[in-house]
Amino acid sequence: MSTILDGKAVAARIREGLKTEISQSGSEPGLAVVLVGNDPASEIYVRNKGKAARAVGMRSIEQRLPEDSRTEDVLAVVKELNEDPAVHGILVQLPLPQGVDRRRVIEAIRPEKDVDGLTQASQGALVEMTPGLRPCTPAGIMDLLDAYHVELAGRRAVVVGRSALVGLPTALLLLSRHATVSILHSRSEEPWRVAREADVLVAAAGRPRLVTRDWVKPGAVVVDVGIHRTENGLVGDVDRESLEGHAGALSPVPGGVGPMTIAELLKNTWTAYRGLR
Ligand SMILES: Nc1nc(=O)c2c([nH]1)NC[C@@H]1CN(c3ccc(C(=O)N[C@@H](CCC(=O)O)C(=O)O)cc3)C=[N+]21
Repeated sequence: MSTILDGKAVAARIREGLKTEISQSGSEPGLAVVLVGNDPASEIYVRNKGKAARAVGMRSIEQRLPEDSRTEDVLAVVKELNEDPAVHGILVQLPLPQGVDRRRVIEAIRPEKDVDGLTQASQGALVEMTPGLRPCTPAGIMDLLDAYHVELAGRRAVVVGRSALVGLPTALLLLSRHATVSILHSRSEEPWRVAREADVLVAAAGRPRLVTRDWVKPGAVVVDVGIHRTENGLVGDVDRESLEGHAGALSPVPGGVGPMTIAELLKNTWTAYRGLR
């Protein structure tokens, strides 16, 4: 049997801890989520983030803009939130509609409030390993591995996917923990040859069921970051049926990395509130 990396349970523990700390401090950190347009998946995520924030004693501020907003309209909202002392964290939900310049919008967020860890200042801090807010999904992957005491130093980690949002920062965090890290991507030839070397394999390619049994060394720890809606429900980037009993440990979809991402967003907001990083 493969161990299930139960992100839902680990995330619940993190949220419990935050709730206690926040209530004991008598403070009210504020998380602002900016949603531009009406992508139905984004609607659900934004609602869940607001709920999660309130459940730990944070104030949730939701700013909605129409689908046909211009970059300047979104920038104006971000600037207002930058100046608002009740707002400690700002998240601009991605993807943004066509016609809104994502890079300009993200760069407008004050790094001290960049709870998504997506500004160039935050990315630079990650590369330099200086204090800064780390991207939520990569941070969640690390906390999930730590919760199960997965050894990283000296071991071989392989990340499938090189996105600025997930793959690349995850590789950097693994590297900072002294893993030997490889990154696979859409142009990699015979990627399974490299993947099969992994003690820890992170699937963040954005391709349903890409990672099959022949990609995985027996006993390896496999983290599935993918989330795809199909007729048969949610599937990840991992073909979990073929890995069951073969992988040493496996994160489920749903109930794995997704809930960890939200827990890390709350952790980052609490860190931003306290102003120490
Ligand atoms: N600026 C920005 N930051 C993000 O962090 C960000 C974003 N934009 N855009 C979209 C992606 C996606 N994302 C998820 C967060 C939680 C779950 C999650 O909680 N999933 C649950 C429920 C799944 C379900 O039922 O839909 C689970 O996996 O168990 C999933 C996906 C954050 N994202």
